[in-house]
Amino acid sequence: MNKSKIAVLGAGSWGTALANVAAENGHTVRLWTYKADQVPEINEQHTNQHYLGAVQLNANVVATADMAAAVEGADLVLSVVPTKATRQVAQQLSTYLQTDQQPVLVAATKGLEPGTFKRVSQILAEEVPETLRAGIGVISGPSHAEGVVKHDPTLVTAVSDDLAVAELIQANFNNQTFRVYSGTDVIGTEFGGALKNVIAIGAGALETLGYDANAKAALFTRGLAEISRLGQAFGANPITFMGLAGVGDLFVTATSIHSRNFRAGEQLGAGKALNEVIEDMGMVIEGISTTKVAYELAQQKHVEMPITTMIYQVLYQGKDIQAGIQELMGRPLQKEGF
Ligand SMILES: NC(=O)c1ccc[n+]([C@@H]2O[C@H](COP(=O)([O-])OP(=O)(O)OC[C@H]3O[C@@H](n4cnc5c(N)ncnc54)[C@H](O)[C@@H]3O)[C@@H](O)[C@H]2O)c1
Ligand SMILES: O=P(O)(O)OC[C@H](O)CO
Repeated sequence: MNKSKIAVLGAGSWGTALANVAAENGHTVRLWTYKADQVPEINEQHTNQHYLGAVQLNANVVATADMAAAVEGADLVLSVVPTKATRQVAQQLSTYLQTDQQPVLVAATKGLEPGTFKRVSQILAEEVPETLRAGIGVISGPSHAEGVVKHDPTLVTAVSDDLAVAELIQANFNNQTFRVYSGTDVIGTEFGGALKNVIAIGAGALETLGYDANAKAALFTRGLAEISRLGQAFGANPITFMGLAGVGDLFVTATSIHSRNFRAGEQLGAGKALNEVIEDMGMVIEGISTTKVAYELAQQKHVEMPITTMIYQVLYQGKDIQAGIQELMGRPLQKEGF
């Protein structure tokens, strides 16, 4: 395929891993960071120690703290900063894009914006010039940065309202160890990616509390039912939750020690205070704010989400986890619904 100019905004774990995939595919890559002190390390040592340890990055990953330089002439711009920073970064991006520039914009962040309840691609659409709105896509699926940079076989999905946009993202990022599917269910893909983080926090807590596979299977299955129900209330295709952005990403996030959400849950299960968990992680734990958004959305849409509600009460109202589990187990009997 033709080689592209790709700008990646956000040089944390995931932005760096995606920049590395793009560089390995022969594209010209600019990795923007708002922390200027990361630039010499990435450009001279070809590492990003804080986020990815000693892994050697492709030498064609070029970091810069200058967003204008990063996005100049870019064919694709990926947004990979935390959800809470996305709006501000998209506003900055809008000031730097040339008026005749028509890059495809890709949301690689998984979360829902506190207060507005917006999905990440919606935030981008609201903040960038109207002419770019038709060219917005999402990349999601089970893909820890740590596995991607060491070339573990990884499958993700690229989606957009316009299949041609999804296919363009697919063609640019696909390679022998990073296989990209395409689709058009943006709502389902973004709800799946955001809400699995909530369930992963619960899975981490179960791990610490010594629960076995029965409890984890129960959490995954009924958690996925909640994710699907809320997504469908916003127009998602339920089949999406059976795919990479649904059960696939739930599985990886709720079972892997690489997951920040799972690790946060483990620490909460051990009795660590939420503010200490956040402080010590040093990386974004999206599920914490997403839990609150999901809880509020469930109330607003009258969607039954007992597990999410319990995790919300643990995180924000000091509920005891064991008491929460007992409450869930004692709920009125019902048919198995999805
Ligand atoms: N880490 C993964 O394996 C992975 C995989 C798939 C998706 N994601 C998603 O990607 C997103 C980013 O995750 P991550 O793991 O790379 O996070 P991270 O904490 O490793 O990195 C976030 C990056 O954003 C930067 N940043 C923070 N606040 C900023 C601001 N106000 N302005 C500009 N930059 C800011 C940080 O400096 C850092 O470079 C999250 O939504 C996460 O769910 C992560
Ligand atoms: O490390 P986490 O918990 O933010 O999860 C990262 C990705 O979403 C896994 O696909």
